[in-house]
Amino acid sequence: MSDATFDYVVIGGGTAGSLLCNRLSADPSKRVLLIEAGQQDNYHWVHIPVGYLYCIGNPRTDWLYQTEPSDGLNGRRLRYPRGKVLGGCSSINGMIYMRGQARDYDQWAQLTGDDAWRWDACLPDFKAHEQHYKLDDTQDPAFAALHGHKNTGSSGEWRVEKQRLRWDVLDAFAEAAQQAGIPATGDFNTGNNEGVGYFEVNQKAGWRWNTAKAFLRPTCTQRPNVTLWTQSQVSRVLLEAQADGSQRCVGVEVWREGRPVTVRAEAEVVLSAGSIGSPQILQLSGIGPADLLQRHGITPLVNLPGVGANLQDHLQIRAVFQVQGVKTLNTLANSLWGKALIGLEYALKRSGPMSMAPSQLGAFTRSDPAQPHANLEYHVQPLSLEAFGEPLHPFPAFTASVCNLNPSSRGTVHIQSANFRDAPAIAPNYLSTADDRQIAANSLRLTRRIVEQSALAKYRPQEIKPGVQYQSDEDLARLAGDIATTIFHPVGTTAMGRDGDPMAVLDSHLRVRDGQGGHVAGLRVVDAGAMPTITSGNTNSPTLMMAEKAAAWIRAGR
Ligand SMILES: Cc1cc2nc3c(=O)[nH]c(=O)nc-3n(C[C@H](O)[C@H](O)[C@H](O)COP(=O)(O)OP(=O)(O)OC[C@H]3O[C@@H](n4cnc5c(N)ncnc54)[C@H](O)[C@@H]3O)c2cc1C
Repeated sequence: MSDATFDYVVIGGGTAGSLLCNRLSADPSKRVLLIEAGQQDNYHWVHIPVGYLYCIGNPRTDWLYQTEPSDGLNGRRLRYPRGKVLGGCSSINGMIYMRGQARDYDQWAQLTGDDAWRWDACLPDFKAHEQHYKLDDTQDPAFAALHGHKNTGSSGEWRVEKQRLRWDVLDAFAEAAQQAGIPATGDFNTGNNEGVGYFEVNQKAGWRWNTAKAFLRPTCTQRPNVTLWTQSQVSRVLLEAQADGSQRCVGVEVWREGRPVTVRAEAEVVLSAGSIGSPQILQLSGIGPADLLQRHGITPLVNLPGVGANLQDHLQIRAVFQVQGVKTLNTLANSLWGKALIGLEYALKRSGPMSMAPSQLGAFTRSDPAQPHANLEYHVQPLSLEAFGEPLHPFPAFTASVCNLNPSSRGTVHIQSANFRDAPAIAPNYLSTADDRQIAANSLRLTRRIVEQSALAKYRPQEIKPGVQYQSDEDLARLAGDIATTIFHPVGTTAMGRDGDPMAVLDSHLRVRDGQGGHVAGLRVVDAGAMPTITSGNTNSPTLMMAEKAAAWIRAGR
């Protein structure tokens, strides 16, 4: 017996789930239920940009996961934040707007055998919801063609703005990067993001712009056909064997106010619980690697070895440089006077460090000239600390964090018990390939080369981490393991792929495969986990693009 019936049930009110709820409920004849485990996003630190510092590691907004110890990180575990709040990770993330590189999507088309994933076919889905500040007053036809909403301006829901502050030390880094051969760029979102410049951000007038504001309020909340359940955790999806032996997903079991409730979905269940939550729910439901499920006493209904495999993430290697004669956040935020000024600037102008995305300056470049594409991303910050959650250093410094955009290391997300309340084991296996270790060493060398340029000389940068005494490839790769951490981009754990690929969890329309050449009717996964390979950049807006595409397929029943 079910407690309620809907047409669509969307699990997870995060990045993908918020957009899907909006698009699926645009048809007033369809009843849509959106289920979110976290609370509403009515928490001040979600909205003040610098609040990510207080949302990460906070049970109000974070699932508080940790990774398994990683050999590549010299045995360290990492905190692994995931948004547990309406808006999901878009409520706690770094707000950087980044599409990635055209070749990422062309590769997806190749891996899935479906041209719908080519860059030129994805561009309309990026544009469908983008609202770019550069198109507010002017109509630059070339820019509008790349960024405009259906080429008639920029009227989507996903606001993209210029940052509201700059720093001398970051301007000097940008100039040094150019002296080291990285060209300046004013737009990272053309399909080729090689270059250095300030990132654009998902903010509106100095406030964070998360997907709950963009896609749920006010549109969805005013639609009578939308039901939103927060603080409700899905424990499993429900499968029913059909007369022909195939499986159909007919609903979900969800825990509300301490008791299980069964909900029926007449059309589809869409899993958008993210790259950790979605494989966990599939495994708990009997969909995943048969041996893993059996180990935890779960009857395998669909043997899909790829569920929870193929975990990819960007590992940021955080080199720190002490500087002299220039302002950084360390010195400002470490004095009472400085803190007061910061507060005042935000209160009066919605600018200054409280409006700050964690990383302001970005660069995309190659770890060595033989690389065919930009394979590194820099996030440069006018601050430094020992680790996230710890205080800023007491001396002026900047951090030049660099990550390998296309790592070959692969990890896993596996349940540790049949209890849905137990966190899964997250093992990213960072730096587990020779290639990734070599790129780590080369990227630290490149960081040094940029910092040695004359544009930064006036601030006398001095390498604090990893330390100039380390020079060999082996030392640098090992030290990278000491100073690196996640940049929060797990993807790939429910990857789409071609027919016949035994590790493909989804077909190219994101329908869950049945392990026998068909698919489980009524069940898709639409979130960052569906990416077969990680994009060459930050992963939030690519996830929205995927959700935009999937919504059209779901509505068309394709
Ligand atoms: C700290 C941080 C910084 C980042 N910075 C950036 C950045 O600057 N730019 C960028 O592009 N990307 C960034 N990212 C990555 C980006 O935000 C994510 O890739 C993207 O939000 C993933 O979207 P999603 O829909 O897959 O998952 P999520 O947004 O994580 O949504 C999943 C939702 O499902 C809910 N859920 C999970 N399990 C259940 C369950 N069992 N029942 C009910 N609900 C459930 C979760 O609570 C969550 O709300 C960052 C991420 C983090 C964490």
